[in-house]
Order: sequence, then structure tokens, then C-alpha cells
Amino acid sequence: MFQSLSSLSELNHEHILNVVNGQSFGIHIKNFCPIETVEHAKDVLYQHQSQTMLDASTPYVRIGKGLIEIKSETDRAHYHEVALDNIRLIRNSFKPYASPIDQLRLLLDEVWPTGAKLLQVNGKKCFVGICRFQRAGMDLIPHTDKLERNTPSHDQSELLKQLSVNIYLEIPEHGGELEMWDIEPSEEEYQKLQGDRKYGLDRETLPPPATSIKPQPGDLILLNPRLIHAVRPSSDSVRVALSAFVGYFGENQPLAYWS
Ligand SMILES: O=C(O)CCC(=O)C(=O)O
Ligand SMILES: [Fe+2]
Repeated sequence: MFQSLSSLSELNHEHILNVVNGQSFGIHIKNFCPIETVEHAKDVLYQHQSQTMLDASTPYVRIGKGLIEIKSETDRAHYHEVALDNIRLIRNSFKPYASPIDQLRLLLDEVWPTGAKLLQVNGKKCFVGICRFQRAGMDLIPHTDKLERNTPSHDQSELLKQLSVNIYLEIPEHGGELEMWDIEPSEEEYQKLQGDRKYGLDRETLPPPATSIKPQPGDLILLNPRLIHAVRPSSDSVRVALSAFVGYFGENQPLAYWS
């Protein structure tokens, strides 16, 4: 279900193609980011989080702005305006170590035959490397992710598949498992399942998940986010991950990443 690799040097383009083609749910690379690097950056990132982020009642706190948050053309312009600053903020939080998001970008460029680059929407560069804090007690309800929901229709014709990558910085001792269902609803089916909900699906309407995986700090998981997936509540601590999406435009086209 998941392809498990014990080091990043094992990753090749076939692994990625297997996820794109639905032969596996995803790839789990253990210890992608050394634990010293994780611990070092956590202090810096947590400080940013408490200084610059929203009030404590917000369940999902992020550093960096995600494309998914864009609700208006003003938001869209702002997203692109701050994209490079946000990339550098994450990069600098890891200094003097290399940021695992940068490592991911290099790795994808190296293993994918035609390389990998930042996604552009309307000719403007996107941000990549959002840092998500999931507070204790909160879950991430079952959902799918689709770029098409957040970009102008004239700009999305070539995207064939979407992948999602998470690099974990903190994982609670209890809970925080990633769950996946072997269900890839069409957009129409998804909206039907969604009913009146603004985001995600009611767990009660779904069968039990096909698989559940508990990452450790420093691990990387790449998954197919068009399969329904969810994250169990983290019971005893915050759950922190750096996240990126990766677009697949065909075997002979470069991959493109964004957050
Ligand atoms: O945090 C995770 O493990 C998965 C989050 C998620 O929804 C995604 O990667 O699309
Ligand atoms: Fe997701």
C-alpha cells in the first residue's frame, strides 16, 4: 500500500510513477530529515508561530499562506506577493542546516527525468513549504485535495495528477496517524458526499480506512491526495509538518510543486 524506503537515496522516478498510476497509496521515507535538524528548526518555527500567528483559539495555525486559503483576487495577489518571502522564511528557520523542503525540491529535480520546479499560476510563482501546526485534540477530517478548486480554470488544463508531501517535525505519542481510504471520488461524487459541509467529509458516512500509518519526526510521506485521507487527533501534543503539493503533467513534463 505504502512503499517504504529507508533512505532518500533509494527514491527513483518509478516510485513516484507508482503513486501517480495508483499502484501504491504513497511513499514513506524514514529519517528524511536528520533529527538534529528537526530539533534545531522547531525552536525557530515555534517562535514564529507564537509571535506572528493567530490567536490560540484557531485550530489550524500555519506559517506561510497556502493556495487553498485564497478566497478572492486580492488574496491571490497577496499570496504571490509574499510567496518568495515565505519560502525564505522557512529556509532561514533551518539555517545553518539545509531546509528539508529545499532537499525535497532538489531530490525531485534529480530523480524526475525532466526535473521539477516551482508552480506558476498566471505566470506568477507560488509558495512552497507551508508549516502546519495541528493542535492537540484536533483531527484533520477525511478529505481530498485538488488544485483545480483553487486556481483559475484557464490555468489548470495540463495538470493530470496531484501528489502531496509532508515532512514531519513533531508527532504526538498518541494519535496523529495518517489514514487513507481506497476511494478516489470524482469531483461530482465528492461534492455529493460532502453535502452541505464547507470542507471535508463526515467520517461516519465512510467505511473504515484501508490503511493507517504513523510517521515519526524527520520522516517524509508522499501520498496521492485524491484518495480520501485524514489525520487522527493528536492527543498529547501539537502535530507539526511541512507540506507541499506536487503536480504531475505527464511522464515527459517537469513536476511542479506548491503549497
Ligand atoms: O499531515 C498529514 O499527514 C497529511 C495531511 C494532508 O491532508 C495531505 O498531505 O494532503
Ligand atoms: Fe490533504
